[in-house]
Amino acid sequence: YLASRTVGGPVGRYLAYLLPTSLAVYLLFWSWLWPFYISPLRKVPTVPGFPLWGQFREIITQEVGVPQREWHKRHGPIIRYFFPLGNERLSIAEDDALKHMTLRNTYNYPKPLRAKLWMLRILGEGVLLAEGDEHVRQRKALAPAFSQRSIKDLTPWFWRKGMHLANKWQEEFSSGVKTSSFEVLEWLNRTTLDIIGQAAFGTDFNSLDYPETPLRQAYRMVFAFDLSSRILHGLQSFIPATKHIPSRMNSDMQASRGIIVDEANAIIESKYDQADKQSKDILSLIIRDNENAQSQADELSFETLRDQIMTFLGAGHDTTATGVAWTLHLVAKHADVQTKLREEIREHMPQLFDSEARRTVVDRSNDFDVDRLPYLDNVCRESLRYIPPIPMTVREAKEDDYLGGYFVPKGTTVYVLANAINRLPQYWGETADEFLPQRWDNLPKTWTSNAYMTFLQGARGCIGRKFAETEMKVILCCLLSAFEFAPRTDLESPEDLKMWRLVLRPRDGVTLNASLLAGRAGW
Ligand code: HEM
Repeated sequence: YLASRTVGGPVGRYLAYLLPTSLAVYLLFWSWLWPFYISPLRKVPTVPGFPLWGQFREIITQEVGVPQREWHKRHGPIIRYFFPLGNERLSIAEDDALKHMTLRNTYNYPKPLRAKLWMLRILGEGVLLAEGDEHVRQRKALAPAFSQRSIKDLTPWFWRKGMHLANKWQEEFSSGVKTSSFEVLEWLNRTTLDIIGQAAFGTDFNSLDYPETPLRQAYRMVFAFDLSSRILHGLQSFIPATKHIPSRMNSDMQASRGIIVDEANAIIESKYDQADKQSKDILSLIIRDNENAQSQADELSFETLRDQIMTFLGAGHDTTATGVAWTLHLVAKHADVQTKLREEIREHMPQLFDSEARRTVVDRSNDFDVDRLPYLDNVCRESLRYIPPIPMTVREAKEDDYLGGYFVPKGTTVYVLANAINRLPQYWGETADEFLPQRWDNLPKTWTSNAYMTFLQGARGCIGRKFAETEMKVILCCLLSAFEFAPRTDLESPEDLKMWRLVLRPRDGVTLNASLLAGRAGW
């Protein structure tokens, strides 16, 4: 109609037929012919639906990974589904295919550019976003700093900051108050920010004492959840130019990046100038390694070091804080687990429960080994399985390949969804959807290490895994030896308010009632 009115004459009439016909052919091709008769992926078990709009509505309206969890149960461990206009997506949960992606052919599956662009601004181009040979080189240079030995040396910082948090909460009870309510996630974010500052860079951000410190403000802005931020973030994955739209979210991101970059620059400059070469923090180790590098190719440049700091700041504090917050929520909900865990802590570290001895714990932290507490290990692993802080990762095939016997052409978008895989009955049995720490003592025969994707696996798996596991355990020991936690039954459960922005966190945080353990009031 428009064509015939605006152009007029026979050309207009011709266009009036041509345009709708082309549109109909285009839609028919992408929503029916291509996906069902031509696509090389057509043999992959496919979620029923119409590819023109695909399963997009389920994906954006439900918790990340949950629709795919249900589809895997119904259609098998490798599935195809659609984003609008017939855009194909694969989700992989099959053991051998996961091994192939994470171990045998890792570098054929880089992160897609659209996923990287968002992260680059805040996380820098460090080891998380490097690909191929550059990734191999960076990972090799960083590995010694994350060894068991190095983490042991850093553990006193975990105790120091964990105890500081417990003491700050303790202050709330000074005037005879028996029970206090805490939004624990924000407190934990500050604790883990301070830990990464000290353990990784030898720098005290001191956000526990100064909540408004600019660095913490920067991360608060980055992870804002208001509707317009969420829409703009979503848009930027597909249309990067939207980052220039004048909006509060874009200016907040710009300001946050400025603060994070300035902080990272200041840290490196002070470290390079420092005469003390004995520091055991991660950055000092890397700088010393750099100075001893055999060749220039093995050295990390100033820019790479700065981006590495941005990566560790971003990847290394929010994730662990969210993991501890979910664990506190789960033990508050399962009082039997909380009691059993506290008793184990008491048995191995009675000093934590004694007012006098507790004061000296930080100085004697080498005497404590949290890895000797098997139930604590079970609780942490189960919590991280049940609610993985990083619920998914996305990749794009660089070259043609095969996954689980299916041909996967170059350019295919492939998801590994921890929040789906971690709860599949094919690996975990019928209790996959229950929080059961004891399952780790008796895993079913169907279990494989790839059934636990919380830290991913292989060469791209989390380099900070041991760091995070130890940090979580120490913080839990500090808190559970001082407080008893109970859910706030007057508030909506945080599990019903999960939101995803890189990390799967509760929209309103985790608010819990905390009571001082009997006999604690005299501290
Ligand atoms: C509970 C806490 C944590 C969880 C659940 C977690 C999870 C993950 C996951 C799933 C990945 C892979 C992401 C991807 O490739 O898409 C990853 C990578 C990474 N994580 Fe963690 N992480 C945690 C804590 C930490 C900590 C404390 C640090 C640093 C001190 C850290 C540093 C990194 C780095 C540098 C990478 C990139 C590794 C690479 O690509 O070679 N993470 N993490």
